[in-house]
Amino acid sequence: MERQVTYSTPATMARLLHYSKAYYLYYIGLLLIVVCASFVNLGYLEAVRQIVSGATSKTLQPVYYGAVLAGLTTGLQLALSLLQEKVMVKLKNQSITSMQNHVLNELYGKKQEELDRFHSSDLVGRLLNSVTAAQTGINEKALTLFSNVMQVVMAMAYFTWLNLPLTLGLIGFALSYPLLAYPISRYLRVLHDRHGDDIAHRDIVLQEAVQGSQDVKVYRLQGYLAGLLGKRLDRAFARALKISLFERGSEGLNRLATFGGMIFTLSFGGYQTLKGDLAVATLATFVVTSGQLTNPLLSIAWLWTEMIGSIAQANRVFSLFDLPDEEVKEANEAQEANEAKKADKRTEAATAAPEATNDLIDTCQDAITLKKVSFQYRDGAEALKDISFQVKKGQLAAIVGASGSGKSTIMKLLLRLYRPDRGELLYRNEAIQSLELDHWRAEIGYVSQDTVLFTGTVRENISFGLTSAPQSEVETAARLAHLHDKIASFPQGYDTIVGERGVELSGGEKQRLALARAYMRRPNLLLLDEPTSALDIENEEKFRASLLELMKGRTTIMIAHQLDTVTSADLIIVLKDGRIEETGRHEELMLRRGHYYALVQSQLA
Ligand SMILES: Nc1ncnc2c1ncn2[C@@H]1O[C@H](COP(=O)(O)OP(=O)(O)OP(=O)(O)O)[C@@H](O)[C@H]1O
Repeated sequence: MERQVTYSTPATMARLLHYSKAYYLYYIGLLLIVVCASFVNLGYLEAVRQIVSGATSKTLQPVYYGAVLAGLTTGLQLALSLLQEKVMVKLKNQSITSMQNHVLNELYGKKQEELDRFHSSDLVGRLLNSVTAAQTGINEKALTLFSNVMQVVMAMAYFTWLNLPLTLGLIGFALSYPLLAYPISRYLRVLHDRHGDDIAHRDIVLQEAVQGSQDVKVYRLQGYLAGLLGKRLDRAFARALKISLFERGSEGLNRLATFGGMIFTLSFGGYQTLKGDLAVATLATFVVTSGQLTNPLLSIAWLWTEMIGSIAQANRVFSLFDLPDEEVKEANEAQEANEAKKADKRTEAATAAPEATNDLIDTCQDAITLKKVSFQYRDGAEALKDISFQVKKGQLAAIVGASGSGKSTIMKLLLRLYRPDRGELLYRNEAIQSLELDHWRAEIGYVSQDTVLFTGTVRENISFGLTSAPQSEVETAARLAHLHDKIASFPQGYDTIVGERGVELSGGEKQRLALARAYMRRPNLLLLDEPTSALDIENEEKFRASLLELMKGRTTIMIAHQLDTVTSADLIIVLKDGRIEETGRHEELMLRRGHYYALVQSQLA
């Protein structure tokens, strides 16, 4: 699993702030509320002073005045805190949802080979937990931090007005805490980063345990999984314990500073009172309310250690943003390659007779052409070597070969999930890398081995993003896929909810639904990945009938394991160990008695 890049704390903070600038009106509102609340808070301090001074001078008026002031302060504080909560909840909801959408869109734009390095549960964890923690950090914790700073400023001004030496002493004690806690907070940042990885490792086991629950039952893997989970939990627990101990240690230092400040106020203040330099009421105000200065000062340091946790989570999100993008650079490079190729062609045509090329390849305008394509997965062996073939408009090409021979890899290159290391993939004589990615994918109808049903209605699953498609079109697509009667038999018809939380469709029905989806988009190209491998005879017949309908006038490239499905193909490409072993039609290949013949024989046996 991927270990993330660690950015410095200020750099991550700056990015979080930059990202959050869209919510500046909320922040301004919250800051105003916090400033008002800090000012209003002074009411308590003054109320205490008035009451004690009334008590010591035996006059009632300051006592009444103090009581009214305390009541008013409480009312105003409550109103301000309700307002703050309301704005904060709105901010939290909007910022978390928007950041999650942003992360998802970022992920869709990243190179597939980069995404392959993450476990899906790690990505989901970053999307759900890390985004929430990062946003909570920047919204709630940063605001509380600011609120504390404001309280410190206000209380400092008030206490300085009452007595400067006592105030300075109090501040000195309070500041000793952040100074002592600083090295702890640096170490905590490292621990939080590692704990994030621990949690991701734990979630991977949990996700696989849930996803593979049937296999777990059948193979009685409960004990094995419990052991594995236990190990991951132990590691996460050990680190969490370390974090807690350091945080509690940090709290201990906090208490030491608070207690020291209290002793100082009593002893130095008492001494000044004895000397007659300090009124009893002022000393009492200091003793009772010094927390209004020291507590926020101490929580600033404490909150900072908490913010470190959020920053570590933000780091996990930003390291996804910084993965290489798939489109822009590739498009530019390929564009240049195309231009260069066109220029070369013009020169060739003007000067010399064309060189002999692979006899499969011509310059047919509507063809898909692969020219000497090679590809190697990161950390893997070369999966494709010098692959060349051409599929003309309207033709059906079938890719066959043993498991691991490279069939799916060709599909992935055609879908532009990966780019070839060498060679070219051309569509209408243009490198597909040079085409706008969205336009290229809009040309394609893709049916994969596993059709995913998204939780939603059947209609939504067929129209699949084409939200304005009329019902008649959805129905036509469903009829083509031989699904209409089945859907009509559901009490809710096309409004039936399917997917994990609704009606389950059989494997064959899902495959046909994928054909209906492809039909809705009227693609020029069909890419099919082993669509009939999991179907029973009835479903396979329906699937083939639907497919024949869908293929009319379209260029189709299909991966096939069952060789009886490819007998009518215009071109069969036989792969072996990443190379093309043979190409031709079924009859030719059978006569040649080569690798294809051997594959057919092995299936008949
Ligand atoms: N993401 C990946 N990372 C590294 N190697 C990979 C990856 N995907 C596939 N391979 C390797 O590339 C080679 C070709 O795999 P590919 O999936 O294209 O074969 P295939 O013919 O489609 O196999 P199957 O019929 O079993 O699906 C195999 O050796 C495989 O192990």
